Amino acid sequence: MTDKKLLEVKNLNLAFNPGNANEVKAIDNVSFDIYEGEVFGLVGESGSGKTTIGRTILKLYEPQSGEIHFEGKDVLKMKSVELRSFRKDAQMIFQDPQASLNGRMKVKDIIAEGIDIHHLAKNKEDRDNQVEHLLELVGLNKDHSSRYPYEFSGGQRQRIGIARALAVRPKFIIADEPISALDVSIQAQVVNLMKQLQKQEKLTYLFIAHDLSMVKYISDRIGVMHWGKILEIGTSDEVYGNPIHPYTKSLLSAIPIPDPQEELSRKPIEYDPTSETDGKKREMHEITPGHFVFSTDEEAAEFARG
Ligand SMILES: Nc1ncnc2c1ncn2[C@@H]1O[C@H](COP(=O)(O)OP(=O)(O)OP(=O)(O)O)[C@@H](O)[C@H]1O
Repeated sequence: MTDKKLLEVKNLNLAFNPGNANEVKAIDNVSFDIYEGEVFGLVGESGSGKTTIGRTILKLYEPQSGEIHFEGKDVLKMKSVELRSFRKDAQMIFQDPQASLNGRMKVKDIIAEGIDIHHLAKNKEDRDNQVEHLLELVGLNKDHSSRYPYEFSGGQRQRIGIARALAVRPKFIIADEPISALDVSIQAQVVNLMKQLQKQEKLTYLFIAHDLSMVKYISDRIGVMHWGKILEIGTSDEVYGNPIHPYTKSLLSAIPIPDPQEELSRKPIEYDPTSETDGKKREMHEITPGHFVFSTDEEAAEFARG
């Protein structure tokens, strides 16, 4: 991880159906940065706004306000050439490899889609070689290239999805719950592969998850989301070892402990969301170096006292 910011998100706001009775504030004044070479984990329960943030960063949704900068460039103002280059540099890996791979295409054509769009192969032979290399990179066999997605297991399909994302040599990958549709037994394999590729290919990740144990393992820093807001940001060790916001504490207390004896004495902490609805002015306060919590001035002083 370097000290160069690859992605900067500032005061981002996005509501679905704005002004209507069914308005949903999916992103509520969210700010965070991701450093080059970093894995930033975004956690929170279903509906907290994680996917919407990912899709907004990739310019698939238009926010009502806020800024997104990638390598210093304003993503929301990008057009034609710049946007094309951004769409190559920033890739997405989806939750459900079954749904995100076109079942009627051969694996080699799925993986090479981006290579074709961005004209990254000199000729057919070069294209085939690149696909073979990518298959090897994700732990699949080059003989797999002429097969169809249905011939693979869930874990293998996700490896194909990873190869497809890597094919255009991106700098940044948004992985949206990449393992939650997989069998528990193979989740760790896919996370290990992603971690290994991140280091080897010098990638930066936004890793979206609700599985807190995996996100801890892969992330350098973590943002905790609830109701469209980021409530806590810190290093993975800090957020897990020293959670400050009551929501984070509650979320962590819900993780089952593998040791049956300890699991018996685990006490889930119930979260009281009043602090999110009392109308008091809150912002991110740095409680200890690099550890930020969404709080009022008074709450921040209280948190700092410990
Ligand atoms: N296209 C849409 N139109 C209207 N509301 C939407 C749309 N997409 C998401 N929402 C709403 O926005 C909120 C945030 O959803 P989002 O999918 O970003 O959450 P999430 O944290 O990624 O959840 P999950 O883990 O279930 O994917 C939810 O209340 C959701 O119902």
